[in-house]
Amino acid sequence: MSYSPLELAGKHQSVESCWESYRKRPEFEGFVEFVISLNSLTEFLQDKGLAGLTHAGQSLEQLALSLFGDDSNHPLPAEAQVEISGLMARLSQAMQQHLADVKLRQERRAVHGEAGPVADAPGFRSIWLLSKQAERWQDMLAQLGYFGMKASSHHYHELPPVMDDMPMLLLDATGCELEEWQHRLAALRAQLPACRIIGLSMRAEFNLLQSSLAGGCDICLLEDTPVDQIVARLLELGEPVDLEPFRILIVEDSLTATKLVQRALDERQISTQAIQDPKQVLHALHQFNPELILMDMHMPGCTGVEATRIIRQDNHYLSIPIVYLSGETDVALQVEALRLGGDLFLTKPFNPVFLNAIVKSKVERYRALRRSMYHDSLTGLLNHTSTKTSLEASLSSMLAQGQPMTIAMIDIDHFKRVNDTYGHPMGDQVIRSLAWLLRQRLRKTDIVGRYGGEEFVVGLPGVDAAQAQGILDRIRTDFACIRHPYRDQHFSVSFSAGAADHTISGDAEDLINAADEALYHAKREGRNRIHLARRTPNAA
Ligand SMILES: Nc1nc2c(ncn2[C@@H]2O[C@H](COP(=O)(O)OP(=O)(O)OP(=O)(O)O)[C@@H](O)[C@H]2O)c(=O)[nH]1
Repeated sequence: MSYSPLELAGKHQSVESCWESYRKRPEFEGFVEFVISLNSLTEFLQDKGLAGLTHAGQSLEQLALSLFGDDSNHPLPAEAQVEISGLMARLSQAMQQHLADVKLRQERRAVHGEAGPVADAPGFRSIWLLSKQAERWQDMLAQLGYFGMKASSHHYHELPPVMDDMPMLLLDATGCELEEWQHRLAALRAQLPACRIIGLSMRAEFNLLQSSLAGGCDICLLEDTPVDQIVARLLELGEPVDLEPFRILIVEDSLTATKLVQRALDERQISTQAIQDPKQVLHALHQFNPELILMDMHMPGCTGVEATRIIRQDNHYLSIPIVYLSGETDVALQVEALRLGGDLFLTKPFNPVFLNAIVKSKVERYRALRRSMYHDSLTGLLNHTSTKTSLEASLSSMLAQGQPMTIAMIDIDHFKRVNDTYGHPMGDQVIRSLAWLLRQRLRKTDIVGRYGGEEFVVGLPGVDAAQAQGILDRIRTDFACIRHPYRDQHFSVSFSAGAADHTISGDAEDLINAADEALYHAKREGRNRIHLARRTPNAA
């Protein structure tokens, strides 16, 4: 996950100038601009995982929204303006410090020959543990290392300079009195305003948790959380955020109303398409594949409710969220509209920040629903069917470009024994850990799917069998080193894999079968190894 510091500085600058403009001409219209720019900055900070800055932006946004009102509430009273200016100053200070840190890191990288215009936001490859009892966490740090994290332990007063990635900080509360803990948290928040801070080993005491969350802790993990659950949580936090822009279809006959909606959504870089004629809606759905529809109520030739009913006749569009955005205030009509297929009714004039929040939550839920259709629930990897579809598409694209491609089948060794000895839930945890490892180690463009039980399929576009062997072998070695905790002991597990590349066949199904055959050889040869499928001498 990366972003341009210039883009961040630009968004912050826009908030500052909107506020300055409002102070000079304190009218409602100007306040709306200020809130929209602030919302855009806050969402950007959140998307990029810049935790401390997000807190500062959100406090300011909450205050601004509580004062939003309408024409009659502006100019805001002097004390409200002073309060906003105070939070603006706090945000500016944190922002300046963060941008200075980014600049310093870029200079350091330039010295090391890695100069680039892009700053790394926390992809959480680096984890710093700050603990009075670091030796207690060695096992956890080692496990994180196997999953590709650079996990290290440091003293509070001797933090190293931030080099490549913005680290995630793990703050161990063991042996800290409340006052000392709050002091340390505040100092770290000030020193590293953008980092995510996770409290470790925290007592389940209301005051401690309340002051920690208010003081800048992003997540508090309680003292009885098992190490494997901590590791799982940290790996989840390190998952890349889905940054695909939302696609919204606007069905609205008035060009002015369309422009107002687009202006509110454009600030969030939401991709919109507008149609004036509701009769074009099926065509637009097919072409644009939106993730939410904003529907006007009264349009010539067809009402929004009629258009919605027509959309819902097609099974493909049964779950797409449809939000009415209309001046209609008749509650009976609103209820009717919801009964006939709509999800929500917003009345005009709308608050742009509220509209953004609705769009965001509805689209995220829609995406989660769609993810569950294509992904395996235990591991989050592609499921059997979508793995096959993705492999077929990737292989034909690689062959068309004259590029190699390898497909590998991976199977955990003696997995029945794991279930029988440690129980099914522990078996599930082992499956999950292999899924995480594969995702951490392979590229975004690689295909990783759970094919069944303890069997995985991997597609490596642009990679031939010999290269794939090297890649898979490194993953195999690390997987075998992971110590899975069970009660007060640990156990290890290995996997075997078979791989076949495009020279065997240009058909994905054939390659999967060849890889499966090679996997069978790997098992027969003693397991914990990679076997490559060979071309039969008389094959064309
Ligand atoms: N915990 C858990 N176990 C599963 C899941 N799916 C399948 N299994 C179990 O995985 C085991 C697979 O065992 P086998 O195919 O006999 O082979 P194996 O023990 O892995 O031995 P080799 O593959 O020959 O090394 C079976 O006991 C299944 O019940 C799952 O989702 N979770």
